[in-house]
Amino acid sequence: MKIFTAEQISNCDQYTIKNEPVSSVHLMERAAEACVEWISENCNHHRNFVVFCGNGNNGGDGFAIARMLYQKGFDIDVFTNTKIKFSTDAQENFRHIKEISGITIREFKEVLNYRFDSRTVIVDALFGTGLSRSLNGDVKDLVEFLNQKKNIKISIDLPSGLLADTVSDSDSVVFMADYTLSFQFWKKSFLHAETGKFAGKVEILDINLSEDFIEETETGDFVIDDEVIKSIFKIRNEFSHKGTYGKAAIIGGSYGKMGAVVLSTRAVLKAGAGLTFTVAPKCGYEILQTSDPEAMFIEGGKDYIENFDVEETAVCGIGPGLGTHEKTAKSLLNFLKSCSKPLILDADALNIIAQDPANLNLIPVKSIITPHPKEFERLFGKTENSFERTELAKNKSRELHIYIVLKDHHTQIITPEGKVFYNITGNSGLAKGGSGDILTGIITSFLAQKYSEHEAAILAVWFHGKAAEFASEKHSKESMLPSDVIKEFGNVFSELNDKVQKLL
Ligand SMILES: NC(=O)C1=CN([C@@H]2O[C@H](COP(=O)(O)OP(=O)(O)OC[C@H]3O[C@@H](n4cnc5c(N)ncnc54)[C@H](O)[C@@H]3O)[C@@H](O)[C@H]2O)[C@@H](O)CC1
Ligand SMILES: [K+]
Repeated sequence: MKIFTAEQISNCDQYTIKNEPVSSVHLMERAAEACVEWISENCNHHRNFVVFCGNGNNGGDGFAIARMLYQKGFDIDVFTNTKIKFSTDAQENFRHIKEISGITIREFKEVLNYRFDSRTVIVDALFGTGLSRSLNGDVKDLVEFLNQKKNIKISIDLPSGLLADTVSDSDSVVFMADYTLSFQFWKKSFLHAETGKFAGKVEILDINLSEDFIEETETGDFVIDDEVIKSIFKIRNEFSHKGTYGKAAIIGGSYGKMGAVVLSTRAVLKAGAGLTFTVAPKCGYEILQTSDPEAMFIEGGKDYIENFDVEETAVCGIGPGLGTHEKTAKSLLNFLKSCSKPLILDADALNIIAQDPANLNLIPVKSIITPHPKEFERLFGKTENSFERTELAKNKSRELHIYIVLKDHHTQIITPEGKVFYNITGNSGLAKGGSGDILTGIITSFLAQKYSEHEAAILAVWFHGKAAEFASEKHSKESMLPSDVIKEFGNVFSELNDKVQKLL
């Protein structure tokens, strides 16, 4: 799914209005209907809603939602500011709601005397994509006041105070939503840590904006949705042999960090590679042969790796548990100098490279590197916030012609063309040592199976998150282990096969 800026979204609204054609107030009706349908389906314990409406079209949505919820039998109160001029469509919906005697309309300042029942849901329709600056004055006080309430909070389109495309000043006040019902598109600010925390759980509601506009309008930012995944995943060919699915090698491990290669190798195996090797120090021989008997062991040193050479045709994932021993570092850098095929570089491989900025140029083009924010910082330097980090990653991907998998809650895959793909699978159960080793294994496995670098990185990140979702259902986010995530790979493949299977 394409991610558009607030300006592009507004253009998309206007294009839809002109070309569908549909009146703008009717489009607002459609948006409100989508919200009301979601609320009716999902809200089983609450009958009272208090809706806060601004003066623009987001407020117009709020008035329409209030009216429709009332017609469905919910108890509704509305707060607004009648002293400021409404937009045309908000005015029209304000007029409708005034005619309903069962809905009381109050001024914002009356909120201080309002009795919030614990079962009342607060709906925020103050500002949406039209917000151009931080909240101030009365509306800022109102949002601060509402944020202190323990009630469930739903934002319409965007939490008020949040900008769609960028980070606000750190002292800005933003409505703290439990749920955000957003129209048609993911907004970039939902996907970054500093801003996404205000949106709670995001639901994207289809309001049938123009497909032609969406198709024709260029963007560099995407969300990895089902369509992206379906276009990448290939069903396993029945007329195949182990050679069809490639050779993969995990290179890593050192004394005390052998678990990382065990997990990484197991992930390669369970993600479907044809032949799997592990290059690890001798001290890991028994551990690896016992834990992952399907993989072949290649001795790369005694207590740490000194030799990175594996079969020419194997796809190499380097770094899990590798350590940064001086001799390991030296031989990794020598290996990089002589290597021209794309590699997957993670963890200590990145820490070794980060020791000297000149090493960055040794990374073979089209390689996939998988830094977490700290590793990214060591490699490329500090940034003010995660939006700037993504921009820096775009520059570096272009400059070095590599793929950067920037690991985060919404991991981003940044391509050498400067495109950014945001992942929306996964959960905080992955915030544990070992999760990254698994991801390296999956990417290595998919690349060995002849997915392109672009495809392997996107599919693997999505796949890893999906497996984590299955694992957390069984074990909880707290208790699930990276090895539980690997055990769910089979379920993820079943889901993938179901998605692309031609049904009779
Ligand atoms: N026809 C359309 O264009 C549709 C728009 N929709 C809704 O319309 C919203 C966008 O509406 P608008 O463009 O009217 O904008 P908003 O309703 O987000 O409000 C912006 C209004 O507030 C003012 N403003 C901006 N920042 C402010 C601040 N910090 N303090 C005080 N006032 C401020 C602006 O001058 C403008 O009048 C979307 O988020 C969505 O909810 C939906 O109804 C779908 C269809
Ligand atoms: K809002």
